[in-house]
Amino acid sequence: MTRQYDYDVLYLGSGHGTFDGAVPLAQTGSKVGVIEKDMIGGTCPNFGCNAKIALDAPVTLLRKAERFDNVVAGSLALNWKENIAYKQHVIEDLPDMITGLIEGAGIDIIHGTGVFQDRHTILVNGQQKTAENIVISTGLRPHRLDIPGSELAHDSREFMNLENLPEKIVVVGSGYISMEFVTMANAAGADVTVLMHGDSTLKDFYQPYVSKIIDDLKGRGVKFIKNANITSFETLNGQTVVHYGENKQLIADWILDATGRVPNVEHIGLPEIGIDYNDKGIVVNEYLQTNIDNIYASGDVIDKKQPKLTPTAIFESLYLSKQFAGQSNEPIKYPVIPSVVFTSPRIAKVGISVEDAKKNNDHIQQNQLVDDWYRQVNHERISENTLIFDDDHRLIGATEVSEQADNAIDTLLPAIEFKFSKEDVSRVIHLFPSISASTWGLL
Ligand SMILES: Cc1cc2nc3c(=O)[nH]c(=O)nc-3n(C[C@H](O)[C@H](O)[C@H](O)COP(=O)(O)OP(=O)(O)OC[C@H]3O[C@@H](n4cnc5c(N)ncnc54)[C@H](O)[C@@H]3O)c2cc1C
Ligand SMILES: NC(=O)c1ccc[n+]([C@@H]2O[C@H](COP(=O)([O-])OP(=O)(O)OC[C@H]3O[C@@H](n4cnc5c(N)ncnc54)[C@H](O)[C@@H]3O)[C@@H](O)[C@H]2O)c1
Repeated sequence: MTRQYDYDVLYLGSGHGTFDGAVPLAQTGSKVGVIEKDMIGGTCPNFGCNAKIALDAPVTLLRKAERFDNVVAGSLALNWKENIAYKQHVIEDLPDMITGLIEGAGIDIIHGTGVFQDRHTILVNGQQKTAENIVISTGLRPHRLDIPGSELAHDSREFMNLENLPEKIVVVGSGYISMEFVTMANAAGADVTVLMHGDSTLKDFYQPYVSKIIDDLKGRGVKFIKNANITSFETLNGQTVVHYGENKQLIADWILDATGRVPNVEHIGLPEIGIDYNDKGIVVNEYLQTNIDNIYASGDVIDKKQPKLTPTAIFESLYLSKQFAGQSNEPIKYPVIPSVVFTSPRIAKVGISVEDAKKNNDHIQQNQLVDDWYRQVNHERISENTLIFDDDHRLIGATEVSEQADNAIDTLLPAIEFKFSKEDVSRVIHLFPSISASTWGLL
């Protein structure tokens, strides 16, 4: 039988919202195509998670050595240039590796910018590519301030490719990217000023714990200016000047615009073919289907309440692959999704927030961990968590600020997702000593 279309499924974008699902789908015999205008693998491997965590590793080491200053002799310093070079070494094979995975499954990669022509057709490089089903997986891009001189500011991708660390860095915004990059730049010796939109940082995280991170950064010389109201950037006598507030100004060698990320929904023909979208992304139903029933969306580009993170994108692309392969016709059911900000100490959370727990009269257990013997092994100076339980003592939420908050929260996920009872909890044996054993012991 001849196919009516070039592909059974055609994906627009090649990030985690695409390839984690496209590969197993192609392995079931479906004819799959992927269109990508930039680097294969998208944001996470090339200029997101993998790149960032490679740069963070020596920062963690520096901070650990600092905490052991009476035990580990000599002072350490971070070599920025070498760190950037090593990060590049760690990630540079990832696009080829992902290309190998994709092509190895028999998928066509089409390099170019795709634009919808109709519900079954995408125009790329002047050629029409047709498919029975199409998945929009175009991700997010950095938001840019709409002020005079905005072109003088840079984004996170440029930051991670800076060969030399600028002396004076101004960071606009105080969300995930801002706080992670401020931590790195400060540890490497830059003079960093954060210009905040309002008066809170990391506003979706438990504020008493966020304050501990901010106070620590302030102690290390980072300056935070609340309600900065930036009006313009300009170049004056070879320097960049940031104008803010009522006639105030700052001199910067480099500006990071970390004011959020916006969905790639423009210039891909969505209004022309009538797909619903808004400034948060593409509107989908519980099958990740748009209002045009053979067109779906996956990953960060979806307008959703779940966190726009790599594991969410992977979960969605795998979900769609099962739908297309006829292995499931269930609506998507998201598991609990944790989030972490890779500052030092880190802050991480999952499930019900402390604020909601207070409103719901859930059981709140606050643990000061600085005196815990296992945390003392690492000389942790800021180490605290809050666990939230329902009336049957099943864990429903957790948040932690500590050097190991990411691993501690990760350890707790099965207890929340599978609603472990006290008895189930006692059936799990962790390695000892370990962060898992230490954290599980709190349940
Ligand atoms: C600095 C930074 C750090 C991050 N750190 C973490 C972290 O630690 N942990 C975590 O879980 N998440 C992190 N994230 C978020 C994570 O990177 C994203 O959630 C994830 O990459 C989303 O995958 P995606 O496939 O939806 O989008 P993307 O990976 O952005 O892929 C979309 C792709 O579509 C392509 N595209 C767009 N339009 C077109 C078009 N018209 N034609 C062809 N191709 C097109 C783009 O070029 C891109 O490659 C970070 C993000 C950033 C920016
Ligand atoms: N560790 C991680 O998992 C991780 C790390 C980095 C990024 N990410 C992902 O990337 C997304 C984007 O991160 P982000 O830091 O760009 O966004 P964000 O939404 O976390 O932070 C944006 C910041 O910019 C501020 N802002 C907005 N408009 C402004 C304006 N006009 N002037 C000044 N400030 C303004 C906001 O108040 C906020 O502080 C995150 O939501 C997350 O999904 C995840």
